[in-house]
Amino acid sequence: MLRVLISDPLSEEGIRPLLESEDIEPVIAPSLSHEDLLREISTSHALIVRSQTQVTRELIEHAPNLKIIGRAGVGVDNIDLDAATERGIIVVNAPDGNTISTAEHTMAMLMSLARNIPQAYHQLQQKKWERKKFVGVELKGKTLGIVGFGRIGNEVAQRAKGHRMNVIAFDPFLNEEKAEKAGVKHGELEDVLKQADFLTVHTPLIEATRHLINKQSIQLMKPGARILNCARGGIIEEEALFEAIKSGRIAGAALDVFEEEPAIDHPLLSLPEVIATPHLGASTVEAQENVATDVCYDVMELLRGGTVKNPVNMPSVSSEMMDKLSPYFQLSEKLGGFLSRLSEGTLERVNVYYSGDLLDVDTMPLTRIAVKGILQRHMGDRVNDVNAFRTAKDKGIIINEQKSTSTKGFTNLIRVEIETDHEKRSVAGTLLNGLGARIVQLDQYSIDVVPDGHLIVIHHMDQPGAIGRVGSLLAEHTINIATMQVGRTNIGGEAVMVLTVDKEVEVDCHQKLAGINDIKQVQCLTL
Ligand SMILES: NC(=O)c1ccc[n+]([C@@H]2O[C@H](COP(=O)([O-])OP(=O)(O)OC[C@H]3O[C@@H](n4cnc5c(N)ncnc54)[C@H](O)[C@@H]3O)[C@@H](O)[C@H]2O)c1
Ligand SMILES: O=C(O)[C@H](O)COP(=O)(O)O
Repeated sequence: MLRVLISDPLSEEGIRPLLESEDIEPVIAPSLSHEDLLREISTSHALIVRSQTQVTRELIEHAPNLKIIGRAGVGVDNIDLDAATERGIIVVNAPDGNTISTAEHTMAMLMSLARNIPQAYHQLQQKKWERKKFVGVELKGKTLGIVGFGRIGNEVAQRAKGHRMNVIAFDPFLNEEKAEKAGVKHGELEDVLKQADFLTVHTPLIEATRHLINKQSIQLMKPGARILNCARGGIIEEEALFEAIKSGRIAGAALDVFEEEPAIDHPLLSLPEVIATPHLGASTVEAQENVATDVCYDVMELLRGGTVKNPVNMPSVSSEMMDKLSPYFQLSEKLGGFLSRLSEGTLERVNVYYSGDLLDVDTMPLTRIAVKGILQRHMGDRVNDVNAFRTAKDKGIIINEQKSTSTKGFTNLIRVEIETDHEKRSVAGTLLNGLGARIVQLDQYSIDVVPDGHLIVIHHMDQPGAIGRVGSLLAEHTINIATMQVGRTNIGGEAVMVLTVDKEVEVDCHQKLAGINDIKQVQCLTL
C-alpha cells in the first residue's frame, strides 16, 4: 500500500480521488507535533502540504521511502528543495489553482485600503460613528505599480484596469510587447516605484526578492503612496515599512503575509494605517478544491509510475512534447548506461548530440535521462530523473547538449559522448521505425545492436579466426550467441565485435576471452 501523508488542512472534495483509491492509504494528520511528523513521514511514500508544514532537510532525511512532496498551492518556500532534489524526491505544486482567489483577495485588500473599511468597521463595533476620520481615496486615475507580473500580477492588472487605474509593471520576463498585449505599461523597478500610488508585489520569495522593497526603494516612492503584499512576507522589509508608515511617508499598507507566520503580535499590526488578513489569499472553497485536486493528481500519477504535470525541481514537459519524447527515453538511458560501463577513468564531461527528428524539440529531458543512465553505473538508484543534473553538477561533471545536422542517414540520432581523465568514448543510437531502439555506432565503428540484455564488447585485430575462436569459447561455456556485429575501419586493422548473448558471462569465461590471440579488450555488461 502506498502511504500518503497529508499534514496540512486540504479540501476534502479535492482529495476525494485519493481517499477513494484502492492502492493508496491516505493519512490525514494536520497540526502534528514535530516528533509525530518525523514518525509519520518515516513510513510515507508521499507528503502533501500547504504553507504551514515546514518541509526541512531534517524531515526529508527521516523519509527513506518518500518519492514526492506535493504543495497544494504555489509558494514552495516552506520546502527545502535542495534537500529534496539531492534525495531524488520530486516536488510538485499547484501553480494555477489559487490564482484567481489571490488576485481577488488583492483587489479586496486594495479597495479596503483605499476606503479604510476594516478600520471603519472596527470603530462601528466600538459603537463609534466616525465619518470624518475615514475619508478614503478613489482608485480611478491612480497608478497601480505591480512588481512580479506572473499569473497573479497579471490577473490583478486586469481587475485594476476595470477600476480604470493605470497599471505599470516590472518583471524580469516582461517586455514592451508582452506588456502592451496585457494592456499595461512596462517599466523598470525604479519606474514602478516612482510612479505608483499603490504598489503591489506578486513575486516568489527567493534570494533575489528578499527585501526587494526596502528602505531605499521606499524612498523612491511618492509620499502618501500605499503598499500591498499578498505574495510572501519578506519581499517587503517589514522594519522599513513600519518606519515609513510611522513617519507618514507611506499612507498605509495591506498585508496578507508576514515574514514570520502566524504573525500575532506584529509591530505593523499596531499601526492604524495597516490592514491585514492571516494569509487568506488562497482561502476560497474554489481555490482549495482546485489545488488539492491538482496536487493529488500528480501525487497519484507519480506513485503509480506516471509523469507529473507540475514539477518544481525538474522542468515540466508539455503533454504534446512528452508524446514526441517518450519513445526516446529508454534509448537515451540505455545509451548512457552502455557507454558508462565501457568507459574507464573519472568522468569529466558528457556531450549529447541530437539530430534528425530531434532537431526541433526540447531534448533536455532526454539529456537528463542519458546522464542518469551514465551515473547509475556507480550510484545505482541514488540517481534518478529528478536529481541527475544536480548530482552531475555536484560531482563537477560538465553536461553539454548540442543539435547536429549530421544524421548519418538515420531519421533520428542521439549520440552520447563521455570524456574521462583517460579517454573519450561515444555511442550513437536511433529508433528504427517499427523495429525499436538500435545502437548504430560505437566510437568510430558502425554497428547494429539492440541495446538490451547481456552484451559482450570485444576490441580485437581484424584477423582471420578471431571471430571463430570467440564463438567456440562461448560454446564451451554453453553461452548461446543471439546476435553478433563486427565493425572495422580498415582491413586487418583494429576492429570491434559486439555480441548479445543469452546469459551472463562469468569471470572465468571473461578471462579466457581476453586471453585469445588478437583480442585486445573484452567488456561484458547487462543492459
Ligand atoms: N497570499 C496567498 O495566499 C498567496 C496565494 C497564491 C500565491 N501566493 C504567492 O504569490 C506570488 C506570486 O504567485 P504567482 O502564481 O503569480 O507566481 P508566478 O510564478 O506566476 O509569478 C511570479 C512572477 O514574479 C516574477 N519575478 C521573479 N523575480 C522577480 C523580481 N526580482 N522582480 C520582479 N518580478 C520577479 C517572475 O518572473 C514571475 O513572472 C508567490 O510568492 C506565491 O507564493 C500567495
Ligand atoms: O503560495 C500559495 O499558494 C499561498 O501562499 C497559499 O498558501 P496556503 O496554501 O497556506 O493558503
